[in-house]
Amino acid sequence: MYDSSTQAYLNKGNAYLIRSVRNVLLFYSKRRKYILRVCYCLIIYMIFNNGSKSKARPKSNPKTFPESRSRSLVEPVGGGQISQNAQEKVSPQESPSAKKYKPLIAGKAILKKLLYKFKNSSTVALFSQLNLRSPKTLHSFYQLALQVILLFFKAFLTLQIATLDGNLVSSLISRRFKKFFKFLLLWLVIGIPTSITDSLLEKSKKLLSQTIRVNLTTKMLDDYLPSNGNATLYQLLNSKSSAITDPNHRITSTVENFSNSFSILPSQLLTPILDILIAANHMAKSSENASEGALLLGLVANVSTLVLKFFTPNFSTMNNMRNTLENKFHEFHSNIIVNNEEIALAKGHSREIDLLDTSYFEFEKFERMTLRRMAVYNFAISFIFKYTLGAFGLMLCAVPTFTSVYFAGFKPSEELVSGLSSDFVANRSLLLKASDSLGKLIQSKKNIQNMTGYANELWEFEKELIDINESSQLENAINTRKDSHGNNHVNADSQPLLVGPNVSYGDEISFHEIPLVTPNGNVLVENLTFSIKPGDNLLIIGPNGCGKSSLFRILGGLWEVKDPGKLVVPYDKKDLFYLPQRSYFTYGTLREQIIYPDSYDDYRDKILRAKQENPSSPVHDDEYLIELLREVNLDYLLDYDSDLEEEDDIEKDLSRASTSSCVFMIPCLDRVEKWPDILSVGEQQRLAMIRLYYHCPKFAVLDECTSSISSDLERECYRIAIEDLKITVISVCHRTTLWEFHSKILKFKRPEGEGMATTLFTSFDPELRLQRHEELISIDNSLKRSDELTKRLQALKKMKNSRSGRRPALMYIEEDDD
Ligand SMILES: Nc1ncnc2c1ncn2[C@@H]1O[C@H](COP(=O)(O)OP(=O)(O)OP(=O)(O)O)[C@@H](O)[C@H]1O
Repeated sequence: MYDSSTQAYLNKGNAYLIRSVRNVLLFYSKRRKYILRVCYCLIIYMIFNNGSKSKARPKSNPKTFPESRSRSLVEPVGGGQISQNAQEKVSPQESPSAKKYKPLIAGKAILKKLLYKFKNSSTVALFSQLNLRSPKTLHSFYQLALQVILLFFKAFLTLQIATLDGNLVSSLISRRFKKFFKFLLLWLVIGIPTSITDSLLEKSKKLLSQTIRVNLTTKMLDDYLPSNGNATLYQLLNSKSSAITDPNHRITSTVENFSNSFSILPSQLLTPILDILIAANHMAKSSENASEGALLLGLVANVSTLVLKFFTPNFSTMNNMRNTLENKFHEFHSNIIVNNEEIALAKGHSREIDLLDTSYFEFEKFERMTLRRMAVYNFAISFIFKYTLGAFGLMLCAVPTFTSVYFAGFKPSEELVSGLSSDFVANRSLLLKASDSLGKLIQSKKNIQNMTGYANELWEFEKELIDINESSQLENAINTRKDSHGNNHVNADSQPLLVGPNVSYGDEISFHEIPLVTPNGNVLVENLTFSIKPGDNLLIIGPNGCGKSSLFRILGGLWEVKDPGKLVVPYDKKDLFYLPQRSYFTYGTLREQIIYPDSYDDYRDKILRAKQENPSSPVHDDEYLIELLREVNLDYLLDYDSDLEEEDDIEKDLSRASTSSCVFMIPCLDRVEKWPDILSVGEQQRLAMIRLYYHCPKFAVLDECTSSISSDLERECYRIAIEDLKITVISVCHRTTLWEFHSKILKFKRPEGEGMATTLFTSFDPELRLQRHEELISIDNSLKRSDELTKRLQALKKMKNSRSGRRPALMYIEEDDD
């Protein structure tokens, strides 16, 4: 058929093929154990990888995906080079040795890429923020290590129990009762460490979750409300670029979910892997070719996971969607709780219930859809892994039994039967466990996706906090070096009021060409210039929305001082106090409301220090607070029903307090209430004024903070602050009765309609201004009256002309009657 040269070529080819196959078989038989193990691992990896639809993504703001954002914090460790290497293609001119090692280089690149991805994952970035040497973090590592050890021990015990199961059945079949009871006793004994391991595992999971949660929460709270007084939270919520609208949810629920997901991860991954490897290994030992059978089972399982993919929902998207809907529902509820009085007075219940119903309906609809999808998914998981693969596994276990019986000529000895049944039972229980574990392994992917989603959310939040705090600290470092004269100004006892490249310190408040710009970029005032020294009380007036309060936002460090502006402020943050129209009160004692933001310990330390420094001078203690309450007619808030029944007792107590060298706390200031709920707006404003008196700063910003106090008391409040306590005030107030306290004025003027406002800063003579003001009002009234009179005159003239036939006198009488 072929010519001789073709025949020779074919023979040579066949020989080469046969030699190759023989070499491969030889190699396989020599390294069978290792090859099989590698194949098992590959199959487990493939099965695990097939179990999901897509990768987890961050919930919001795709630009904040940690892979790009975490670079500044987590060192890439030559990341740029690594990714370059990973994508590098081997050039066609490469050397033969390079060609030989091509798969090795490619594998190395993939490994490096995976390592890089791992290093830059949000979970690692999140953990890198924790102090690794702190006892709390070390405790987490110990818990993790303990869990891994326990998991290995549990796997060992599982194997022992399966073998024992087989032995029990075999001794039963061969009717060896002594052996049976011995195995039964062993079974009971082995139950003790197994139960202890199970309970320890559960405990270590919970402890791990708890320690991670405590670590993360502490770190986030420290960044959220930093002790240096930076307005991080305000900047976070008001920044245009920030995607964080739900910090409360992230600090509470997301941290908890992340901790729970992370703590169960070792057992979710390790248990099924160990179960599968143990089953395969045991089968390989019990029968010659069972290992290849187990490999075949793995391949079948791999195909099954591909089928399962069809039924698998996208867990990360589902999770993100659930969070969004849940947040929306929470937000509506919080809003109603905060504004409950306004809603009740406006009878807005039906409108609110509409909003709540809609958001809850959306959430409920989504939950129902999730339940449907999960039901299908759970059915697929259970049927494919537990039953289909279970049946396949049983078949595999049965093969050695049938073949052995066949080779024994269908007359197996009792010993053979008991041995076969022992192996069958052990293999069967291990295989059933392994096929169940395969399902769990697939499901663990869901947990990993959820965990990655939570980690992304948390890292996005943490990164935002770090960015804000870092920029503030940077400015802090620049600014504490110089004051307005260029001298160093660092005071260990006090914290700076403000920091920034355009801020310097002095004994005044001075704005120099500062533009007022909202975080949205709207320019309210192009340049604002004014300066006040102690004693120059400044009155600020202007139409609504022109930027009066925005000026205070700059002064409070909430908005930055834009170029080319220069701001001079007192260095110490205690030198400026801000009182808004509605002050902040919390649940707590009356004393705590007055001394806020000082804590009880700060208050006590201040008194002790003052008494030590100058024992004869009066101190700002409870006695002083009660006196202040009396000054603004709020002493009825004192709790006379506490330990001291009568007012006389309080007097006695006060005298004791003044002579005592120790800090004496008067119980009537210990009244605990929900103060914002029980105080009227006017009462709140009076209490806030007491807060100002207690802190007694050099400068105070009073932003319509007395608008609800009666006129007489309002004047008294101002008098105490300015005349008695010598506080320099910058006030926004609309009542002319307060003008007398001011010596400077800053007037905001805005052209008709929208547009930027201009400002005028001058000295202020309240008497002259009031005189002019009254004159202006009277002229205005006269002008209005004159307009009315002119109109009336015209009307009368008109009537006179139309009724010209009548007698004049009568006409006017008729007109009056009309
Ligand atoms: N956080 C913010 N983000 C964006 N714009 C803001 C912010 N705060 C205030 N604004 C805007 O800045 C403008 C000035 O507000 P501001 O509170 O300074 O007015 P105001 O002069 O104090 O008014 P009023 O007399 O009514 O208190 C307003 O148009 C307001 O909408």
